[in-house]
Amino acid sequence: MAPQGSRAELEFGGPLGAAALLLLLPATMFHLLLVARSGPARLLGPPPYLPELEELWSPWALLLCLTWLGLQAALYLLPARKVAEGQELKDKSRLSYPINGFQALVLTALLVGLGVLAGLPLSALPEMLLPLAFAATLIAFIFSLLLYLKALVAPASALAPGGNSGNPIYDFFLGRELNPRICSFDFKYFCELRPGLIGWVLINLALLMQEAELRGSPSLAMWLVNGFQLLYVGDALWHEEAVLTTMDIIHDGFGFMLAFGDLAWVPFTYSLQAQFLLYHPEPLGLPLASVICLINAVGYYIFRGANSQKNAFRKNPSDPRVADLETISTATGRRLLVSGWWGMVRHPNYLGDLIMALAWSLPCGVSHLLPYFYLLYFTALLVHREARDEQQCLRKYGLAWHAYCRRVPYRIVPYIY
Ligand SMILES: NC(=O)C1=CN([C@@H]2O[C@H](COP(=O)(O)OP(=O)(O)OC[C@H]3O[C@@H](n4cnc5c(N)ncnc54)[C@H](OP(=O)(O)O)[C@@H]3O)[C@@H](O)[C@H]2O)C=CC1
Ligand SMILES: CC(C)CCC[C@@H](C)[C@H]1CC=C2C3=C(CC[C@@]21C)[C@@]1(C)CC[C@H](O)C[C@@H]1CC3
Repeated sequence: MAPQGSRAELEFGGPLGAAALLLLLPATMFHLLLVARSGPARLLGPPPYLPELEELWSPWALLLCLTWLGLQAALYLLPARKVAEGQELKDKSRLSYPINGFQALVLTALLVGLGVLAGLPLSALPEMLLPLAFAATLIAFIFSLLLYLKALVAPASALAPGGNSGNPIYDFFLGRELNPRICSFDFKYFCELRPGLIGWVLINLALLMQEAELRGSPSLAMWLVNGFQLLYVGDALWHEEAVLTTMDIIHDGFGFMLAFGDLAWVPFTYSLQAQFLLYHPEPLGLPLASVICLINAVGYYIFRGANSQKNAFRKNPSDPRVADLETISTATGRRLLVSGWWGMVRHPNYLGDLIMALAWSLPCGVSHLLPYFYLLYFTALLVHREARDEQQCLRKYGLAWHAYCRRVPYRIVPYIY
């Protein structure tokens, strides 16, 4: 079969960039895990030591990861309060997706709560982070390989616009098939929102419990980090349907980048602040804690306001919440908002997300750069994502997109960028 989209522009630095990222992403994750538990906690220094294979490999960790995936898959298959339709595909069909992510979060919390009451040693989890991250990375590699093989027999109409260059490393990294499924089980949609995001808050909780065991009670800084990130994950699952319009679902294939990102990178690096706090307690007074809460609230207000405004508008432009907003027409028949949040900058939701990222790091103090890794990485990710989205919008909307850019000149931060 001729590779689809072989003339499409290569992203992420082409095959060389993809090969480098294949090694760099897992290496960075292990570096962060090792540095977070070391005394100096120096983000930019060498790792404190190179772990032996025995410290990384544990069949129990692999079993635990597989059990976790099995549990989340079972919760995904439970009856959903709603079944949503995805965007129209190349062959004009639409796929169905269960909307039961929040239900999965609540049921997981209940099961974990019962488990803890019955003696499940959740606070032992932080000691297992290295072998768990290793097992998750292994699963992501094998899973991506299976997805790559599955795409070899998929019809051309099922392939993603990128990720089909013909170069095996590049295609393995980006992912060839757009919506790999077995029957109605959608692997990309499942991975994007369930095991990694819920795993992230579970790891945070285990770190909080271990801190309580070590120091008598969890610190205020640990409470804040847990609370803010639980709000973020709860919000994502509550508004699960919105993920169906993201470029990950509509445009990107499912390959190593998303499989590793969803299954390993999110739970083990997004929990970095809580990991840091366990090994580097940070005293935090109420006045500073209140300021940090305010920063998170402002970030969340912008993030949620912007996302909800766009979602409401895309669902029904005459919705009374958005009907008064100014718009411009495009040749596709879809309109673009040019007032409200989307008239302030072209990605107000990214701005809110970045403000929240700052609030998640501040409880860890300012003596180390390590807890700010998420903010730095996330800024790079969103700047790159914004550029990718811009290219896609330019292709979709042409002249109308230029008009929008003239009307709203700043991308993420008003008057700065
Ligand atoms: N924590 C994390 O690691 C990550 C978090 N995120 C968050 O996920 C959320 C979703 O992000 P993402 O998928 O990147 O992108 P967006 O939700 O910003 O969606 C971009 C799309 O919105 C539509 N759009 C753009 N401008 C307008 C306008 N003026 N009026 C109406 N529609 C417009 C276009 O699609 P169309 O016109 O086709 O509708 C465009 O392609 C964000 O809040 C982001 O911060 C994202 C990545 C990683
Ligand atoms: C490993 C690489 C560096 C890149 C990995 C990227 C992924 C971690 C992210 C790609 C898009 C994501 C989205 C979210 C989480 C991170 C990933 C999977 C959200 C689910 C986070 C919560 C938001 O409310 C919605 C996001 C959609 C995109």
